[in-house]
Amino acid sequence: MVELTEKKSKATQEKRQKKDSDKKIKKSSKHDKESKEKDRAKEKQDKVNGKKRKSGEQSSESDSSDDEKKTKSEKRSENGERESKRQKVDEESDSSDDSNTEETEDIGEEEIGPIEHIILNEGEEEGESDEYSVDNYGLRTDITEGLKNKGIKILFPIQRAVLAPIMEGKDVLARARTGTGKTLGFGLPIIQKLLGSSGSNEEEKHDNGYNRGGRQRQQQQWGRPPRAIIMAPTRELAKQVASEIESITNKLKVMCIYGGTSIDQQVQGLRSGVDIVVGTPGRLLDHLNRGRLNLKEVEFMCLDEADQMLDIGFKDDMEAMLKSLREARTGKYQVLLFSATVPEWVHKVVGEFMKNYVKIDLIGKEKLKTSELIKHMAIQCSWAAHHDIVSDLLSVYGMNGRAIIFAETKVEVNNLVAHPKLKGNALPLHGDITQALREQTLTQFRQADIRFLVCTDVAARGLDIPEVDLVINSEPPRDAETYIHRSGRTGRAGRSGMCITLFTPQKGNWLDMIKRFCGIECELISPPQVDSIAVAAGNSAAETVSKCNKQVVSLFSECAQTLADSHFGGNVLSALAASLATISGYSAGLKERSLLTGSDSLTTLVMTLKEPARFPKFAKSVLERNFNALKFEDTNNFRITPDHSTILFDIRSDLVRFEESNEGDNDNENEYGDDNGDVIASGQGSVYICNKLWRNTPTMSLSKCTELPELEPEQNNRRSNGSNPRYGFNSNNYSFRNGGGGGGGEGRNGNGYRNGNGNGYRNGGRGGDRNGGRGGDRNGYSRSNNQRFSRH
Ligand SMILES: Nc1ncnc2c1ncn2[C@@H]1O[C@H](COP(=O)(O)OP(=O)(O)OP(=O)(O)O)[C@@H](O)[C@H]1O
Repeated sequence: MVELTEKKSKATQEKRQKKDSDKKIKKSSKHDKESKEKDRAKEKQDKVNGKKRKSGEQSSESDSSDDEKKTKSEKRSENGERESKRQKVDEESDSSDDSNTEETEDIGEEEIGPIEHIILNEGEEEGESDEYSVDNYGLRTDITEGLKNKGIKILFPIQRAVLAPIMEGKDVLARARTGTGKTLGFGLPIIQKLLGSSGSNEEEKHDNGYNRGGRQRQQQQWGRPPRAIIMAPTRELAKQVASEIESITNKLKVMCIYGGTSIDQQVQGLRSGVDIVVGTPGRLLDHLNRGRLNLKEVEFMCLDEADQMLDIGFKDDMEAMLKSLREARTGKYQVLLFSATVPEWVHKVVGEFMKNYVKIDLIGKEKLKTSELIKHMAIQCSWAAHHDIVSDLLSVYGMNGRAIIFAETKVEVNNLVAHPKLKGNALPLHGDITQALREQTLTQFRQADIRFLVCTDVAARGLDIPEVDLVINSEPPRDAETYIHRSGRTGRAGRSGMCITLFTPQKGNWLDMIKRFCGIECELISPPQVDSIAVAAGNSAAETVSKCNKQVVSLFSECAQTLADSHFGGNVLSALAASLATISGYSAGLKERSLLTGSDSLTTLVMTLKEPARFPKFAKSVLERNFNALKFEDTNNFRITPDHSTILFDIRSDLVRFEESNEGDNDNENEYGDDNGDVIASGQGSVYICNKLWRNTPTMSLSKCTELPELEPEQNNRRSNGSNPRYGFNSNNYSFRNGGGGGGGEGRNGNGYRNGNGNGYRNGGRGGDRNGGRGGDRNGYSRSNNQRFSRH
């Protein structure tokens, strides 16, 4: 029976391997056919590569001494180059595909992939389960049991792709989308190789030599040095990786080492002997420098979030670690680099860490760089309104699940958490928070004791909380890679998710850059409107009410009847609705909100024209002609659709009212809206501005805007606005001008209202003030990583 199972397992394994190699062959033959020219170019390139590889090998041999020779200024200039490259990321994105290929060939490594990507919807999962079953890859049975206990029945594509090369002893650079199981991608082969032996328990019984008995004896040894080092950029991630590995096996001692916790305990742990050390670079180096971390037995050096680990903030630590490893370790070791983002500069620096590595890229030239399971949305709003909009988004979209809100600075995180509607439901996570509190916060969030986590980029990478179904960026992140990681906190392991990014008009180009680089479709939506907020708030209040102890209900019945009789004309339903509104905190009513900027107390109207208008401000002139009582500053933010047939604008909510009748419909083509026209029924309802009825004509109609149509980019509007400085919005009355408030210039300059004069971008530097000295102008974002990490 056992024999049969073994045979079957071997046969399946062989079948799999054959299939995998067939795929490779197919791919390469397809590749060959597709482009003879490319082959010729490749031949040429190979010749060059031959030379390059030679020189690469030479330089690699003298790596450490070369590094020592490098002056600080040289390193800085390298870093500077990298930064300026990032600034040009949108240019790069257009050409990244081609240059990627060049890069691959330049380095001269063996390349696998991109292989097909499998989206795990239920049907597929069942269908694939036999083929990709964890039993089919020669993993030890205790490992496959561990996986099954976790509910993992099949291996994900990245896990299948990296298993063989790592088992064969190769160095690997792997890229796969967020939430696709990279941790077990490197975790499984490490565990398998450290435990030794493969196949069934039966095989293990007979394998009492090196693989089993030898290893196991060694595994128990007191004071044994680690055989695998896994490094991650944050403490939270290090802990998560350690526990993911521990969840698969209890035969290896896994130790997590990071700052902010007692060093003595860690020293004790290292002394007693470990197999796998997972940690953050700073504390690991500390132990290394004090001689407490022995690298002489290390077989695996793995960098999770490799691009961040090789970036300026950590690179020196990585180099120091690798140098120590080279010095301490006489035998062979493998370097494994994993991330969802591997920018081009990474390919240039990995040569220092490993050579002849296998690159496994599950994204490859595919346009979409984020997880496929995320729906991306964006909301344009004023800076002044963005806190309210975040809280309303959480009410409308985040009520049933968990959400992570990313802010750029710690101050901004604290401000958001203090928002009245988030209080009690949200906790902050950033670098100024003590480690103990950080861990407590994450535990509470994982257990759903709190539903919203507001954080800096300290939580952007790696964090795996599958139930998160909404990510909100309170403003667009500084680079596309950060967007990929932030959005990747949702849509994980086959679940779908949503990522909503708020942006002020002057950061629209950042968002465009992100969209281009990540290859995402990003739907522009309007801020949640009063009716949807009310529905969401009502549902949430109803859920609270539904939990009321039924025994107390009768005690309140009389009171409820009295309430209905005395204030709602005996209508119990109205009384109940009023109670829900009160519980939700909306008893005083809900403020109207601009669909264009999210600013309170503004209503967005839409003017539809038969003949296209030249400029959006055409609507303003029409209004001025028809409503003498309307002041210049009462309307604002004129935007036009690409076909110029529709103009949207904001008007003070207290000056406009809507009635259900169609009194305002007028079929007199020659009138814009005086009181002489005949009434026609259009079903649009009537609009009153400054208490005067607007009359629709067959050529022009006005109504309340309920959904944003596609709009011409604001720059065009700005240009047309700018043609007449008079149109600059200059009012003290509303949130536009006062929007930036204590924060500084952004509210005033940022919304584009004064930008008619071209001030918006020129004053970008002032916008920076609100960020607590983040950098003042856009150059503040040409990050030095030291700055970047300290902001966490
Ligand atoms: N084969 C599998 N089947 C089902 N679930 C899996 C499988 N492999 C991993 N998972 C689960 O998928 C989730 C995401 O895995 P993981 O955190 O390793 O993703 P990742 O690719 O490292 O993401 P990120 O790039 O964000 O760090 C985890 O909850 C993990 O337990």
